[in-house]
Order: sequence, then C-alpha cells, then structure tokens
Amino acid sequence: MRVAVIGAGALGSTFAALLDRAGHEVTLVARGEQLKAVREHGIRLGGGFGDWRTTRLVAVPRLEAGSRVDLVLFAVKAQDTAAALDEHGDTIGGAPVLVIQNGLEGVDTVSSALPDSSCIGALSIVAASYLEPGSVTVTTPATTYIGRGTGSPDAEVRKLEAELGEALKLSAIGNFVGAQWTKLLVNQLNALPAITGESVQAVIADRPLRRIMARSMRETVRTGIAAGIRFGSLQGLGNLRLRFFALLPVTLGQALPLLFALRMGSVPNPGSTLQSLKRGQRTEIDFLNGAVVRQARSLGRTAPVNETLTELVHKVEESGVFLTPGDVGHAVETARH
Ligand SMILES: NC(=O)C1=CN([C@@H]2O[C@H](COP(=O)(O)OP(=O)(O)OC[C@H]3O[C@@H](n4cnc5c(N)ncnc54)[C@H](OP(=O)(O)O)[C@@H]3O)[C@@H](O)[C@H]2O)C=CC1
Ligand SMILES: CC(C)(CO)C(=O)C(=O)O
Repeated sequence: MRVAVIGAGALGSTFAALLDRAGHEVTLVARGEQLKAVREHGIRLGGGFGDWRTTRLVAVPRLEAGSRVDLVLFAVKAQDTAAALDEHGDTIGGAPVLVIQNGLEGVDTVSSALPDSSCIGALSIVAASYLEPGSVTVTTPATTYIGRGTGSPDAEVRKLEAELGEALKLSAIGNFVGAQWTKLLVNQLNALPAITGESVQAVIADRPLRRIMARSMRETVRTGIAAGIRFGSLQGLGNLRLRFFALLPVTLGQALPLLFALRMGSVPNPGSTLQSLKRGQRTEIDFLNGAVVRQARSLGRTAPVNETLTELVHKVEESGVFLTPGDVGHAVETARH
C-alpha cells in the first residue's frame, strides 16, 4: 500500500517504521530536526516491536498535491489538529484517513474538515517514546483498536484490519465512541507523570499518587455514566466492569491503576503528555483531563480532581518545574472547584 503519515512523532514514526518493515511504500510528513534526521538516517525503531531502521521510507515537509496515496495515518496531538489540517488537508485529496489520537474529538474534527475522505479512528494502547529526532522506542507493544460510530465494525474498518492488522497489530472494534471514553479513562495515566516528571510506573508505585489517579479515573467513569455513555471494550475493560469500578471506594479502586501498570511492563513509560513537556511543547491535557471537566460542566456537574490535574499540568508547562508528590497531594486536597 502507499501510505502517508502526517505527524512524525512517537506513534506516527512507530507506525511508519512498522509499515516500512512490512514492505509498504511510506511517505512521512515531518518537519524541523525530525525531517532532517529521517532524511539522513531513516527512522530507527527500537523496543517492544523489535529493532528496525527504515529502508524505503521517504520524509517530506508536505505531500505533493495529487500524490495519490491509498491511506493517510493522521497522528498529531489533539491541540495541533486544526493547524495540521490547515497545512496539509488539501494534499490528502480524498484518501481514507486513519486518525490516531487520544481524547474524544479527533475523528469528528478530521471528518468535518475532510468531507471527501472516509475517516476511521484509532485508539492505541502502544506506548512509544520519541525523545530525539530520528529515533523512536516502543516501551509497551500492544494493540491499536480501530473503528467508528457506535455500531459494529463496518466493511471498510474490517478491510483495513485485514490489510494492515498484522503489520500494525490492529484490531477492529464496535462501539468506537464508547471506547474513546474507555481510552479517556486509560489516559488518566498521563497527567501525574507530566506533573511530577516521573514515569507512569513510578507514579503508580507511589501510594498517594496512585490514590489520586484512582480518584480521577473514577470521576471520569462517573462523568461518562452521567453523559449516558456505554463504555466500549478495550483490553477486556468494558461497560460492566467500569460501572462496577465507579461504585468502589478508592482503597479498592486503586486496583485499576495497578492493573494498568502490570500490563504496561517494567520499561519506564513517560506517557505522551510528559514527552511533550520534555520537548518544550504544550501538552494535550485540555483534551484528556480537560475533556472530562468540560463534559462534567455541560451536565451541571463538577470533576474536581480532573480540574486540578489539568491546572497542575498547565502550571508545569508554564514554569518548566515539576512538582513533588507532596505538592500534588496538597493541591488536590485544598482545591476549591
Ligand atoms: N506516544 C504514545 O505512546 C501514545 C500516543 N497516543 C496519542 O497519539 C496521538 C499522537 O501522539 P504522539 O505520537 O505521542 O505525539 P507526538 O507529539 O510525539 O507527535 C506528533 C507529531 O505531529 C507533528 N505535528 C504537529 N503539528 C504538525 C503540523 N502542523 N504539521 C506537521 N506535523 C505536525 C509534531 O511535530 P513537532 O514535533 O515538530 O511539533 C510531532 O512530530 C496523540 O493524540 C496521543 O495522545 C496514543 C497512545 C500512545
Ligand atoms: C496508552 C498510553 C497511556 C501509553 O503511554 C497513552 O495513550 C499515552 O501515553 O498517551
């Protein structure tokens, strides 16, 4: 297949390298130091999906208009979606787009901007780190779930799974909209590493931080329930289990972050939000914990833990200084929302 990848960061570069390894014709849209490094040496993929240096992949600053590709992988962070669509939307030329993005809005935003393209969503459990140009490391090799809407996977989703499922470890799912909420819950893993500068595993090993994470997860599920969401199933975690989790006291609810840490394995995962900070960039937090806050408000409710975590990530974005677990605990306990 001829595949273009827009967004040459952690996941975009990982998928681009995996497609190159599987013999596909890949064009990577990159910029800055990443464009330079990939043009000189290709992408060096390391970690859980094995080692590979791309051989045929081509890096460009922009697709040529009319460069007819079979598929576009769109893998920018949510806060960069509008700008990336402005810059590259006209080069996509109606090709199908796989939108690889966390948060609740990615597929809808891209579909609205590209009415001639058929858009499918992707929720990835892969953890990938991109901390230096030209190189990406997979700290957790896992499945990426694809789908759209609230029904069963349609023929096009199934076809994509058949064509690229092996190379990218894709799995077609039903109730994608509900699964975006389940992923929003999983992404409660991101804020505390971004605030403290520690890996996801280190945060979960710290009991007070783990309890805060369990609270923000429970708040996310309770907000989803209030919004009438039927949570979609990811890695065996679906509607019934999450509704049960929402009823648990934090002492028992802590089992959920512990389960995530166990599945993530022992290679430290900074999470995608901390990686943005380490590269001196703004984060996606308004589309993760911030989305929970907005959803709660629209229902006349509050989500105070998510609100505090969102504020703390913004504080670190502005100051460049990570907080201690004690500071975080104090901020959560004294917040007035
Ligand atoms: N990393 C991970 O392990 C996981 C990430 N995700 C999700 O996947 C999505 C992508 O995340 P991730 O790969 O980590 O993000 P990264 O920040 O690593 O990569 C995004 C890339 O998009 C590029 N980009 C941004 N704007 C533009 C633009 N206008 N034109 C061209 N390129 C642009 C960035 O370039 P530049 O660096 O120059 O700004 C960067 O290379 C996010 O929604 C994230 O939450 C989901 C699961 C796991
Ligand atoms: C799956 C997980 C938590 C991997 O780190 C992720 O989605 C992210 O970092 O954004």
